[in-house]
Amino acid sequence: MAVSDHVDFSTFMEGVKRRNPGQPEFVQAVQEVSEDIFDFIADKEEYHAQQILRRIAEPDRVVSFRVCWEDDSGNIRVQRGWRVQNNNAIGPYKGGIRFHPSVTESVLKFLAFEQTFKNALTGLPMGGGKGGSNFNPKGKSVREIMRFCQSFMTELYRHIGADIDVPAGDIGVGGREIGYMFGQYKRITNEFTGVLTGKGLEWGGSLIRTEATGYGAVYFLANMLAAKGQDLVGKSAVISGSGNVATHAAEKIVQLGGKVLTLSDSAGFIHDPDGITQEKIDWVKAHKTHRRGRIEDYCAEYKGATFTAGKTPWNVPCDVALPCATQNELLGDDARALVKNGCIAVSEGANMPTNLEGAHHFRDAKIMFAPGKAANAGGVAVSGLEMSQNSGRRAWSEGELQQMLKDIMDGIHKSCLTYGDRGDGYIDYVKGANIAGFKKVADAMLAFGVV
Ligand SMILES: NC(=O)C1=CN([C@@H]2O[C@H](COP(=O)(O)OP(=O)(O)OC[C@H]3O[C@@H](n4cnc5c(N)ncnc54)[C@H](O)[C@@H]3O)[C@@H](O)[C@H]2O)C=CC1
Ligand SMILES: O=C(O)CCC(=O)C(=O)O
Repeated sequence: MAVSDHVDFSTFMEGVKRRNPGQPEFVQAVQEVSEDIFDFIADKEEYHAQQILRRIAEPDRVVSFRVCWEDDSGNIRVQRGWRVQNNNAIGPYKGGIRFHPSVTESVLKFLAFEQTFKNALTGLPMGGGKGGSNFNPKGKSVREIMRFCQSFMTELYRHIGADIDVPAGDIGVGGREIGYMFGQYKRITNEFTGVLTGKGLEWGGSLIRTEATGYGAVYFLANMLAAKGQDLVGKSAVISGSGNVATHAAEKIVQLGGKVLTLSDSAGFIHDPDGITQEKIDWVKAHKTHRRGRIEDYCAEYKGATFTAGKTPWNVPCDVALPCATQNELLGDDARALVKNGCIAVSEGANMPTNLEGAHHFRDAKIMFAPGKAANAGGVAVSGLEMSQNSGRRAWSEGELQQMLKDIMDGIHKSCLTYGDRGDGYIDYVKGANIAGFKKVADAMLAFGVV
Protein backbone atom coordinates (compact mmCIF):
# COMPACT_ATOMS: atom_id res chain seq x y z
CA MET A 1 0.00 0.00 0.00
CA ALA A 2 1.23 3.50 -0.81
CA VAL A 3 2.05 5.86 2.04
CA SER A 4 -1.40 7.19 2.73
CA ASP A 5 -3.40 9.62 4.78
CA HIS A 6 -5.73 7.12 6.42
CA VAL A 7 -6.28 9.27 9.47
CA ASP A 8 -9.70 9.00 11.08
CA PHE A 9 -12.21 11.82 10.91
CA SER A 10 -11.51 13.31 14.32
CA THR A 11 -7.72 13.32 13.75
CA PHE A 12 -8.30 15.01 10.40
CA MET A 13 -10.52 17.68 12.02
CA GLU A 14 -8.00 18.22 14.83
CA GLY A 15 -5.45 19.02 12.12
CA VAL A 16 -7.83 21.44 10.39
CA LYS A 17 -8.46 23.24 13.70
CA ARG A 18 -4.74 23.39 14.53
CA ARG A 19 -3.81 24.82 11.15
CA ASN A 20 -6.63 27.40 11.16
CA PRO A 21 -6.70 28.92 14.65
CA GLY A 22 -9.43 31.49 15.28
CA GLN A 23 -11.29 30.54 12.08
CA PRO A 24 -14.52 28.90 13.32
CA GLU A 25 -16.56 29.42 10.15
CA PHE A 26 -13.90 27.79 7.99
CA VAL A 27 -13.53 24.84 10.38
CA GLN A 28 -17.33 24.44 10.44
CA ALA A 29 -17.56 24.33 6.63
CA VAL A 30 -14.73 21.82 6.35
CA GLN A 31 -16.34 19.63 9.02
CA GLU A 32 -19.74 19.69 7.33
CA VAL A 33 -18.25 18.51 4.03
CA SER A 34 -15.73 16.08 5.50
CA GLU A 35 -18.34 14.19 7.54
CA ASP A 36 -19.74 12.90 4.25
CA ILE A 37 -16.51 12.67 2.27
CA PHE A 38 -14.82 10.43 4.85
CA ASP A 39 -17.47 7.74 4.31
CA PHE A 40 -17.29 8.12 0.54
CA ILE A 41 -13.51 7.78 0.29
CA ALA A 42 -13.19 5.05 2.93
CA ASP A 43 -12.36 2.43 0.27
CA LYS A 44 -10.80 4.78 -2.30
CA GLU A 45 -7.07 4.57 -1.69
CA GLU A 46 -6.02 7.05 -4.37
CA TYR A 47 -7.92 9.96 -2.78
CA HIS A 48 -6.14 9.19 0.50
CA ALA A 49 -2.70 8.67 -1.01
CA GLN A 50 -2.95 11.96 -2.87
CA GLN A 51 -4.32 13.77 0.22
CA ILE A 52 -7.11 15.22 -1.92
CA LEU A 53 -9.44 16.33 0.87
CA ARG A 54 -6.60 17.93 2.81
CA ARG A 55 -5.50 19.77 -0.35
CA ILE A 56 -9.01 21.11 -1.10
CA ALA A 57 -9.21 22.32 2.51
CA GLU A 58 -6.03 24.39 2.06
CA PRO A 59 -6.68 27.41 -0.21
CA ASP A 60 -4.35 27.75 -3.20
CA ARG A 61 -3.67 31.23 -1.87
CA VAL A 62 -5.11 33.98 0.33
CA VAL A 63 -4.29 37.52 -0.71
CA SER A 64 -4.78 40.13 1.98
CA PHE A 65 -4.36 43.84 1.32
CA ARG A 66 -4.87 47.35 2.67
CA VAL A 67 -7.68 49.45 1.20
CA CYS A 68 -7.33 53.20 1.85
CA TRP A 69 -10.05 55.62 0.89
CA GLU A 70 -11.14 59.15 1.73
CA ASP A 71 -14.57 59.81 3.27
CA ASP A 72 -16.72 62.83 2.45
CA SER A 73 -15.24 64.79 5.36
CA GLY A 74 -11.71 64.32 4.06
CA ASN A 75 -10.72 61.69 6.65
CA ILE A 76 -8.46 58.86 5.52
CA ARG A 77 -10.04 55.49 6.26
CA VAL A 78 -8.27 52.13 6.22
CA GLN A 79 -9.96 48.77 5.64
CA ARG A 80 -8.68 45.27 4.94
CA GLY A 81 -9.45 43.47 1.68
CA TRP A 82 -8.99 39.81 0.75
CA ARG A 83 -9.26 37.44 -2.17
CA VAL A 84 -9.27 33.75 -1.29
CA GLN A 85 -8.43 31.57 -4.31
CA ASN A 86 -9.41 28.16 -3.01
CA ASN A 87 -9.13 25.77 -5.94
CA ASN A 88 -8.91 26.06 -9.74
CA ALA A 89 -8.83 22.38 -10.69
CA ILE A 90 -11.86 22.63 -12.98
CA GLY A 91 -11.77 26.27 -14.12
CA PRO A 92 -10.80 29.84 -13.20
CA TYR A 93 -11.47 30.82 -9.59
CA LYS A 94 -15.03 32.14 -9.38
CA GLY A 95 -17.05 33.61 -6.51
CA GLY A 96 -18.48 36.80 -5.12
CA ILE A 97 -17.17 39.78 -3.19
CA ARG A 98 -18.71 40.65 0.16
CA PHE A 99 -18.61 44.07 1.85
CA HIS A 100 -19.80 43.73 5.45
CA PRO A 101 -18.28 44.56 8.85
CA SER A 102 -18.46 40.86 9.82
CA VAL A 103 -16.07 39.85 7.03
CA THR A 104 -12.92 38.10 8.25
CA GLU A 105 -10.41 35.77 6.64
CA SER A 106 -12.29 32.84 8.23
CA VAL A 107 -15.60 33.88 6.66
CA LEU A 108 -14.05 34.28 3.21
CA LYS A 109 -12.16 30.98 3.48
CA PHE A 110 -15.38 29.14 4.35
CA LEU A 111 -17.18 30.82 1.45
CA ALA A 112 -14.39 30.01 -1.04
CA PHE A 113 -14.28 26.39 0.18
CA GLU A 114 -18.06 26.01 -0.24
CA GLN A 115 -17.90 27.74 -3.60
CA THR A 116 -15.47 25.09 -4.90
CA PHE A 117 -18.09 22.32 -4.45
CA LYS A 118 -21.00 24.50 -5.53
CA ASN A 119 -19.34 25.52 -8.78
CA ALA A 120 -18.48 21.89 -9.53
CA LEU A 121 -22.14 20.95 -9.05
CA THR A 122 -23.26 23.40 -11.75
CA GLY A 123 -21.43 21.32 -14.37
CA LEU A 124 -19.72 24.48 -15.65
CA PRO A 125 -15.92 24.92 -15.72
CA MET A 126 -15.44 27.15 -12.66
CA GLY A 127 -13.09 26.83 -9.70
CA GLY A 128 -13.84 28.30 -6.28
CA GLY A 129 -12.90 31.69 -4.81
CA LYS A 130 -14.34 34.48 -2.70
CA GLY A 131 -13.29 37.94 -1.64
CA GLY A 132 -14.36 40.99 0.24
CA SER A 133 -13.69 43.52 2.91
CA ASN A 134 -14.79 44.49 6.41
CA PHE A 135 -15.97 47.79 4.88
CA ASN A 136 -19.50 48.67 6.04
CA PRO A 137 -21.50 50.19 3.18
CA LYS A 138 -24.38 51.14 5.54
CA GLY A 139 -24.72 54.88 5.89
CA LYS A 140 -22.04 55.66 3.29
CA SER A 141 -22.72 58.13 0.50
CA VAL A 142 -22.67 57.04 -3.14
CA ARG A 143 -19.35 58.90 -3.65
CA GLU A 144 -17.83 57.10 -0.66
CA ILE A 145 -18.96 53.72 -2.02
CA MET A 146 -17.43 54.61 -5.39
CA ARG A 147 -14.10 55.65 -3.89
CA PHE A 148 -13.96 52.51 -1.78
CA CYS A 149 -14.73 50.22 -4.76
CA GLN A 150 -12.06 51.96 -6.86
CA SER A 151 -9.46 51.61 -4.13
CA PHE A 152 -10.37 47.95 -3.58
CA MET A 153 -9.94 47.22 -7.29
CA THR A 154 -6.67 49.15 -7.47
CA GLU A 155 -5.10 46.24 -5.59
CA LEU A 156 -7.41 43.39 -6.61
CA TYR A 157 -6.91 43.90 -10.37
CA ARG A 158 -3.45 42.28 -10.33
CA HIS A 159 -4.83 39.02 -8.92
CA ILE A 160 -7.82 38.50 -11.24
CA GLY A 161 -8.56 38.09 -14.95
CA ALA A 162 -11.17 36.57 -17.27
CA ASP A 163 -9.24 33.26 -17.35
CA ILE A 164 -7.71 33.55 -13.86
CA ASP A 165 -10.30 34.60 -11.31
CA VAL A 166 -13.71 36.15 -11.98
CA PRO A 167 -15.36 37.87 -8.97
CA ALA A 168 -19.03 38.86 -8.71
CA GLY A 169 -21.40 40.30 -6.08
CA ASP A 170 -22.43 39.00 -2.65
CA ILE A 171 -23.69 40.69 0.54
CA GLY A 172 -23.23 44.45 0.18
CA VAL A 173 -22.07 44.19 -3.42
CA GLY A 174 -24.72 44.60 -6.12
CA GLY A 175 -24.87 46.06 -9.62
CA ARG A 176 -23.73 49.51 -8.49
CA GLU A 177 -20.56 48.25 -6.81
CA ILE A 178 -19.77 45.86 -9.69
CA GLY A 179 -20.02 48.89 -12.00
CA TYR A 180 -17.52 50.92 -9.98
CA MET A 181 -15.11 47.98 -9.74
CA PHE A 182 -15.41 47.09 -13.43
CA GLY A 183 -14.85 50.73 -14.40
CA GLN A 184 -11.68 50.85 -12.33
CA TYR A 185 -10.39 47.53 -13.73
CA LYS A 186 -10.95 48.77 -17.27
CA ARG A 187 -9.25 52.06 -16.49
CA ILE A 188 -6.14 50.41 -15.01
CA THR A 189 -5.73 47.62 -17.57
CA ASN A 190 -7.23 49.28 -20.68
CA GLU A 191 -8.99 45.96 -21.23
CA PHE A 192 -12.69 45.16 -21.71
CA THR A 193 -13.09 41.52 -20.70
CA GLY A 194 -15.48 39.40 -18.67
CA VAL A 195 -13.38 39.83 -15.54
CA LEU A 196 -16.42 40.36 -13.31
CA THR A 197 -19.96 38.99 -13.54
CA GLY A 198 -23.19 40.61 -12.43
CA LYS A 199 -22.43 43.44 -14.86
CA GLY A 200 -25.07 45.80 -16.24
CA LEU A 201 -26.85 44.64 -19.39
CA GLU A 202 -25.42 47.53 -21.41
CA TRP A 203 -21.82 46.55 -20.64
CA GLY A 204 -21.58 42.78 -20.87
CA GLY A 205 -24.00 41.57 -18.21
CA SER A 206 -26.41 38.69 -18.59
CA LEU A 207 -30.18 38.65 -18.39
CA ILE A 208 -31.56 36.90 -15.26
CA ARG A 209 -28.29 37.06 -13.27
CA THR A 210 -30.03 39.30 -10.73
CA GLU A 211 -32.90 36.87 -10.23
CA ALA A 212 -30.94 33.63 -10.63
CA THR A 213 -29.94 32.78 -7.04
CA GLY A 214 -33.37 33.25 -5.48
CA TYR A 215 -35.22 31.68 -8.41
CA GLY A 216 -32.77 28.77 -8.45
CA ALA A 217 -33.28 28.10 -4.73
CA VAL A 218 -37.03 27.84 -5.34
CA TYR A 219 -36.56 25.62 -8.42
CA PHE A 220 -34.47 23.33 -6.25
CA LEU A 221 -37.16 23.35 -3.55
CA ALA A 222 -39.82 22.56 -6.17
CA ASN A 223 -37.67 19.67 -7.42
CA MET A 224 -37.42 18.22 -3.90
CA LEU A 225 -41.19 18.53 -3.44
CA ALA A 226 -41.87 17.01 -6.88
CA ALA A 227 -39.73 13.99 -5.96
CA LYS A 228 -42.31 13.41 -3.19
CA GLY A 229 -45.28 14.11 -5.46
CA GLN A 230 -45.89 17.60 -4.07
CA ASP A 231 -45.69 21.21 -5.26
CA LEU A 232 -45.70 24.75 -3.85
CA VAL A 233 -49.34 25.61 -4.51
CA GLY A 234 -50.94 26.80 -1.27
CA LYS A 235 -47.79 26.21 0.78
CA SER A 236 -46.68 28.84 3.30
CA ALA A 237 -43.04 29.96 3.21
CA VAL A 238 -40.89 31.63 5.83
CA ILE A 239 -37.95 33.54 4.34
CA SER A 240 -35.12 35.40 6.06
CA GLY A 241 -33.21 38.31 4.54
CA SER A 242 -34.59 41.04 2.31
CA GLY A 243 -31.77 41.47 -0.17
CA ASN A 244 -31.17 40.07 -3.63
CA VAL A 245 -31.60 36.39 -2.80
CA ALA A 246 -34.52 36.74 -0.38
CA THR A 247 -36.66 39.00 -2.57
CA HIS A 248 -36.20 36.88 -5.69
CA ALA A 249 -36.88 33.67 -3.76
CA ALA A 250 -40.08 35.31 -2.47
CA GLU A 251 -41.03 36.35 -6.01
CA LYS A 252 -40.64 32.81 -7.38
CA ILE A 253 -42.56 31.28 -4.44
CA VAL A 254 -45.46 33.64 -5.22
CA GLN A 255 -45.26 32.84 -8.96
CA LEU A 256 -45.48 29.12 -8.17
CA GLY A 257 -48.58 29.55 -6.01
CA GLY A 258 -47.07 29.71 -2.51
CA LYS A 259 -47.65 32.29 0.23
CA VAL A 260 -44.67 34.16 1.70
CA LEU A 261 -45.10 35.12 5.35
CA THR A 262 -41.83 36.73 6.45
CA LEU A 263 -38.73 38.69 5.44
CA SER A 264 -35.98 40.02 7.70
CA ASP A 265 -32.81 42.04 8.09
CA SER A 266 -30.17 42.28 10.80
CA ALA A 267 -32.58 44.30 13.01
CA GLY A 268 -35.43 41.73 13.06
CA PHE A 269 -38.22 40.22 10.94
CA ILE A 270 -41.61 41.22 9.57
CA HIS A 271 -44.55 38.80 9.56
CA ASP A 272 -47.39 39.48 7.15
CA PRO A 273 -50.18 36.91 7.69
CA ASP A 274 -51.96 38.17 4.54
CA GLY A 275 -48.97 37.12 2.47
CA ILE A 276 -46.20 39.17 0.85
CA THR A 277 -47.53 39.66 -2.68
CA GLN A 278 -45.59 40.67 -5.81
CA GLU A 279 -46.57 44.30 -5.26
CA LYS A 280 -45.21 44.17 -1.71
CA ILE A 281 -42.02 42.44 -2.88
CA ASP A 282 -41.49 45.24 -5.42
CA TRP A 283 -41.86 47.75 -2.60
CA VAL A 284 -39.24 45.87 -0.51
CA LYS A 285 -36.84 45.73 -3.49
CA ALA A 286 -37.12 49.47 -4.05
CA HIS A 287 -36.90 50.21 -0.33
CA LYS A 288 -33.75 48.11 0.11
CA THR A 289 -31.98 48.84 -3.18
CA HIS A 290 -32.81 52.50 -3.82
CA ARG A 291 -33.91 53.96 -0.51
CA ARG A 292 -31.49 51.69 1.44
CA GLY A 293 -34.13 51.49 4.21
CA ARG A 294 -34.93 48.96 6.96
CA ILE A 295 -37.42 46.07 6.67
CA GLU A 296 -39.22 47.41 9.75
CA ASP A 297 -40.64 50.22 7.56
CA TYR A 298 -42.75 47.57 5.77
CA CYS A 299 -45.21 47.65 8.68
CA ALA A 300 -45.95 51.35 8.21
CA GLU A 301 -46.66 50.66 4.53
CA TYR A 302 -48.68 47.45 4.96
CA LYS A 303 -51.02 47.37 7.95
CA GLY A 304 -51.57 43.96 9.48
CA ALA A 305 -47.87 43.09 9.35
CA THR A 306 -45.83 43.01 12.55
CA PHE A 307 -42.15 43.60 13.22
CA THR A 308 -40.24 41.56 15.81
CA ALA A 309 -36.97 43.22 16.75
CA GLY A 310 -33.76 41.26 17.26
CA LYS A 311 -35.23 37.89 16.29
CA THR A 312 -35.15 35.50 13.33
CA PRO A 313 -38.42 34.23 11.79
CA TRP A 314 -38.01 30.48 12.42
CA ASN A 315 -40.75 30.23 15.06
CA VAL A 316 -43.44 31.26 12.56
CA PRO A 317 -45.26 28.05 11.52
CA CYS A 318 -44.77 27.25 7.83
CA ASP A 319 -44.62 24.45 5.26
CA VAL A 320 -41.27 25.45 3.78
CA ALA A 321 -38.38 27.67 4.91
CA LEU A 322 -35.72 29.54 2.96
CA PRO A 323 -32.87 31.10 4.97
CA CYS A 324 -31.56 33.77 2.57
CA ALA A 325 -29.62 36.23 4.76
CA THR A 326 -26.27 35.07 6.12
CA GLN A 327 -24.23 32.27 7.74
CA ASN A 328 -25.29 30.67 11.03
CA GLU A 329 -28.65 32.43 11.17
CA LEU A 330 -30.57 29.18 11.79
CA LEU A 331 -29.45 27.32 14.93
CA GLY A 332 -30.33 24.03 16.60
CA ASP A 333 -33.35 25.43 18.47
CA ASP A 334 -34.61 27.10 15.30
CA ALA A 335 -34.39 23.80 13.42
CA ARG A 336 -36.30 22.06 16.23
CA ALA A 337 -39.00 24.77 16.15
CA LEU A 338 -39.39 24.50 12.37
CA VAL A 339 -39.73 20.72 12.43
CA LYS A 340 -42.09 20.81 15.43
CA ASN A 341 -44.31 23.36 13.66
CA GLY A 342 -44.67 21.15 10.58
CA CYS A 343 -42.06 22.48 8.15
CA ILE A 344 -41.39 19.78 5.53
CA ALA A 345 -38.60 21.33 3.46
CA VAL A 346 -35.74 23.82 3.82
CA SER A 347 -33.86 25.31 0.88
CA GLU A 348 -30.79 27.40 1.74
CA GLY A 349 -30.57 30.56 -0.36
CA ALA A 350 -27.71 31.85 1.79
CA ASN A 351 -24.33 30.18 2.29
CA MET A 352 -24.18 27.93 5.37
CA PRO A 353 -27.14 29.67 7.09
CA THR A 354 -27.85 26.55 9.16
CA ASN A 355 -25.30 25.63 11.81
CA LEU A 356 -24.06 22.05 12.24
CA GLU A 357 -26.55 21.27 15.01
CA GLY A 358 -29.48 22.56 12.95
CA ALA A 359 -28.38 20.66 9.85
CA HIS A 360 -28.02 17.43 11.83
CA HIS A 361 -31.51 17.93 13.27
CA PHE A 362 -33.10 18.38 9.81
CA ARG A 363 -31.38 15.24 8.54
CA ASP A 364 -32.25 13.21 11.65
CA ALA A 365 -35.87 14.37 11.39
CA LYS A 366 -35.76 13.33 7.72
CA ILE A 367 -37.21 16.54 6.34
CA MET A 368 -36.09 17.67 2.88
CA PHE A 369 -33.01 19.83 3.42
CA ALA A 370 -31.13 21.43 0.51
CA PRO A 371 -27.71 22.85 1.48
CA GLY A 372 -26.66 26.19 0.02
CA LYS A 373 -24.02 24.71 -2.23
CA ALA A 374 -26.81 22.94 -4.14
CA ALA A 375 -29.81 25.21 -3.64
CA ASN A 376 -28.19 28.61 -4.25
CA ALA A 377 -25.95 27.53 -7.14
CA GLY A 378 -28.26 29.19 -9.68
CA GLY A 379 -26.53 32.54 -9.18
CA VAL A 380 -23.03 31.38 -9.94
CA ALA A 381 -24.42 29.18 -12.73
CA VAL A 382 -25.80 32.22 -14.54
CA SER A 383 -22.49 33.97 -13.79
CA GLY A 384 -20.86 31.07 -15.65
CA LEU A 385 -23.27 31.66 -18.52
CA GLU A 386 -22.34 35.37 -18.41
CA MET A 387 -18.68 34.33 -18.80
CA SER A 388 -19.59 32.17 -21.82
CA GLN A 389 -21.52 35.02 -23.40
CA ASN A 390 -18.61 37.42 -22.82
CA SER A 391 -16.08 34.99 -24.35
CA GLY A 392 -18.35 34.36 -27.33
CA ARG A 393 -19.16 38.11 -27.70
CA ARG A 394 -22.88 37.34 -27.70
CA ALA A 395 -26.01 37.66 -25.56
CA TRP A 396 -28.56 34.89 -25.06
CA SER A 397 -32.28 35.63 -24.78
CA GLU A 398 -34.15 35.54 -21.51
CA GLY A 399 -35.99 32.39 -22.59
CA GLU A 400 -32.74 30.58 -23.40
CA LEU A 401 -31.19 31.57 -20.09
CA GLN A 402 -34.29 30.63 -18.05
CA GLN A 403 -34.20 27.20 -19.64
CA MET A 404 -30.47 26.80 -18.98
CA LEU A 405 -30.92 27.83 -15.34
CA LYS A 406 -33.75 25.32 -14.89
CA ASP A 407 -31.71 22.58 -16.58
CA ILE A 408 -28.71 23.28 -14.34
CA MET A 409 -30.84 23.19 -11.16
CA ASP A 410 -32.46 19.93 -12.38
CA GLY A 411 -28.96 18.53 -13.00
CA ILE A 412 -27.82 19.44 -9.48
CA HIS A 413 -30.94 17.83 -8.04
CA LYS A 414 -30.25 14.64 -10.00
CA SER A 415 -26.62 14.57 -8.76
CA CYS A 416 -27.93 14.82 -5.19
CA LEU A 417 -30.30 11.91 -5.81
CA THR A 418 -27.41 9.84 -7.19
CA TYR A 419 -25.09 10.36 -4.23
CA GLY A 420 -27.57 11.19 -1.45
CA ASP A 421 -29.92 8.22 -1.55
CA ARG A 422 -29.57 6.62 1.88
CA GLY A 423 -31.44 3.52 0.76
CA ASP A 424 -34.15 3.95 3.42
CA GLY A 425 -36.37 6.22 1.34
CA TYR A 426 -34.66 9.40 2.58
CA ILE A 427 -32.62 11.56 0.21
CA ASP A 428 -29.77 13.17 2.12
CA TYR A 429 -29.21 16.23 -0.05
CA VAL A 430 -26.26 17.42 2.04
CA LYS A 431 -24.40 14.17 1.49
CA GLY A 432 -25.42 14.07 -2.19
CA ALA A 433 -24.17 17.60 -2.87
CA ASN A 434 -20.95 17.12 -0.93
CA ILE A 435 -20.00 13.90 -2.68
CA ALA A 436 -21.01 14.97 -6.21
CA GLY A 437 -19.09 18.25 -5.88
CA PHE A 438 -16.07 16.62 -4.29
CA LYS A 439 -15.82 13.83 -6.87
CA LYS A 440 -15.59 16.21 -9.81
CA VAL A 441 -12.90 18.39 -8.26
CA ALA A 442 -11.00 15.42 -6.81
CA ASP A 443 -10.86 13.54 -10.11
CA ALA A 444 -9.49 16.61 -11.88
CA MET A 445 -6.84 16.98 -9.17
CA LEU A 446 -5.84 13.33 -9.56
CA ALA A 447 -5.34 13.91 -13.29
CA PHE A 448 -2.91 16.75 -12.60
CA GLY A 449 -0.62 14.81 -10.25
CA VAL A 450 0.89 16.48 -7.22
CA VAL A 451 0.72 20.22 -7.93
N1 LIG B 1 -26.16 37.31 -4.57
C1 LIG B 1 -25.95 36.10 -5.02
O1 LIG B 1 -26.01 35.83 -6.22
C2 LIG B 1 -25.66 34.98 -4.07
C3 LIG B 1 -25.75 35.15 -2.71
N2 LIG B 1 -25.60 34.08 -1.89
C4 LIG B 1 -25.72 34.21 -0.45
O2 LIG B 1 -27.01 34.68 -0.12
C5 LIG B 1 -26.97 35.44 1.11
C6 LIG B 1 -27.59 36.80 0.90
O3 LIG B 1 -26.86 37.48 -0.12
P1 LIG B 1 -27.50 38.66 -1.00
O4 LIG B 1 -28.96 38.56 -0.98
O5 LIG B 1 -26.78 38.65 -2.28
O6 LIG B 1 -27.01 39.92 -0.20
P2 LIG B 1 -27.73 41.33 -0.01
O7 LIG B 1 -26.68 42.24 0.43
O8 LIG B 1 -28.54 41.67 -1.20
O9 LIG B 1 -28.73 41.01 1.18
C7 LIG B 1 -28.28 40.48 2.38
C8 LIG B 1 -29.45 40.39 3.31
O10 LIG B 1 -29.08 39.72 4.50
C9 LIG B 1 -29.38 40.55 5.60
N3 LIG B 1 -28.36 40.33 6.62
C10 LIG B 1 -27.03 40.53 6.52
N4 LIG B 1 -26.44 40.24 7.69
C11 LIG B 1 -27.41 39.81 8.50
C12 LIG B 1 -27.44 39.36 9.83
N5 LIG B 1 -26.33 39.29 10.56
N6 LIG B 1 -28.64 38.99 10.34
C13 LIG B 1 -29.78 39.04 9.62
N7 LIG B 1 -29.81 39.49 8.35
C14 LIG B 1 -28.65 39.86 7.82
C15 LIG B 1 -29.35 41.97 5.08
O11 LIG B 1 -30.12 42.83 5.87
C16 LIG B 1 -29.96 41.76 3.70
O12 LIG B 1 -31.35 41.70 3.79
C17 LIG B 1 -25.50 35.44 1.52
O13 LIG B 1 -25.25 34.33 2.35
C18 LIG B 1 -24.77 35.21 0.20
O14 LIG B 1 -23.50 34.67 0.36
C19 LIG B 1 -25.40 32.82 -2.38
C20 LIG B 1 -25.29 32.61 -3.72
C21 LIG B 1 -25.31 33.69 -4.66
O1 LIG C 1 -21.79 34.71 -9.26
C1 LIG C 1 -20.76 34.46 -8.69
O2 LIG C 1 -19.68 34.34 -9.21
C2 LIG C 1 -20.70 34.31 -7.20
C3 LIG C 1 -21.93 33.93 -6.50
C4 LIG C 1 -21.56 33.68 -5.08
O3 LIG C 1 -20.80 34.42 -4.49
C5 LIG C 1 -22.07 32.51 -4.42
O4 LIG C 1 -22.53 31.58 -5.10
O5 LIG C 1 -22.02 32.46 -3.17
